Amino acid sequence: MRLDSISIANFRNHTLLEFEPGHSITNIYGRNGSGKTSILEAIHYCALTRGFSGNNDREYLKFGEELFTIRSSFTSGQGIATKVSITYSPKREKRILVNEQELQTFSSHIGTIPCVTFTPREMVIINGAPAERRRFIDTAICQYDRKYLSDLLLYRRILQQRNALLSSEQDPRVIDSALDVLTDQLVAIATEIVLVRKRFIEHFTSMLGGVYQWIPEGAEPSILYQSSLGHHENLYEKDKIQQVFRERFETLKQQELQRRQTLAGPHRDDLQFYLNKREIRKYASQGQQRAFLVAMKMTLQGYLYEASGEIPITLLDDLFSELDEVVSGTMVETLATKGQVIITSTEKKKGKGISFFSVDDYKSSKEP
Ligand SMILES: Nc1ncnc2c1ncn2[C@@H]1O[C@H](COP(=O)(O)OP(=O)(O)OP(=O)(O)O)[C@@H](O)[C@H]1O
Repeated sequence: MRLDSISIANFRNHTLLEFEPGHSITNIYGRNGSGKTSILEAIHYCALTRGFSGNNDREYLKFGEELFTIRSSFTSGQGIATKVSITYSPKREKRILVNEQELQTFSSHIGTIPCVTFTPREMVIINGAPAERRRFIDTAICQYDRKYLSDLLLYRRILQQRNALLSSEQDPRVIDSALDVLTDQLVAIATEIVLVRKRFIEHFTSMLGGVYQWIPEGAEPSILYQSSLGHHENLYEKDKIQQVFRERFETLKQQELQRRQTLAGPHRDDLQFYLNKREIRKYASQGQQRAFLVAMKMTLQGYLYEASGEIPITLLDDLFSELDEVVSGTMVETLATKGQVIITSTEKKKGKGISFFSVDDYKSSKEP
């Protein structure tokens, strides 16, 4: 997939900006706060219907303005053009048009434009809360598996209903029978989600081992899917997973009624990352943790290509200031042989075949 052009208006600090990246590496450079990350955020919006920092739409609207717009065109590996147009105003909320057709559900667009980001703030995937790792795995799978995305949405709905029931003040007998029904529904969908995640991690980890070889360490990476089912890592049969889930909910029933929330399921699962069988969060250096994240993202690029047949667009936000030259140099070379890479930095990057875009020059050329 390739971004041909993007035009953004009233988006973060940009009043109006037009950007046409090259086909391989493009370096967006400019001073701190000039709006480099904002351009990547806008591209991410077009691919995944939201920015990558997890902010609300409203926070992307330029201060004092009423509406932001993003218009972009992409070309797939097979030459098919996709135009994405997004508008947001607090009054009318967000609207997304793909090839002039308004999307009824934003989720239907996920996967059309595969995209992988590398940003320093994503270190939280390694050392932050479990929700960050769940977000990583879910965003990855949703980009090539539509059923998984709809299962996730359905799971969230059932979970909300189940939590509402657990907190309700109804007659305990009414709660009890309704709980059985919701638990059955939850178990069925939770099993699907856990299975897809486990299969993803299994294949992803084997690919990660290959990618990891260029990191000058010779270390062996591994990832463990830590399920709230307990020690059943090697369980892959649907019936057995369902059975373990049911038993778990049976055991947890009194606790769930007391705490008024669902205490098992994929919404509580986590990933553990290891280097040479030692948990990264506890034992690896900052540099090793960063290199691990980079290797994971590079693996994801290859994984999404394999799964979707489309090379993802890669967005690198100022990562190099924090990586040593061997890792960052190899990474850009490797990624650029595979597709379009857009990198931000404060200094103009050195290297062959790079296209450049200076945010500062662009802005001063547009000022009256
Ligand atoms: N809603 C908004 N309206 C106007 N300006 C905003 C809004 N949100 C953020 N900004 C400002 O936009 C500017 C650009 O931010 P951005 O993160 O894109 O810069 P950057 O060039 O990537 O900076 P750095 O090199 O420091 O990472 C910042 O000064 C930020 O404070």
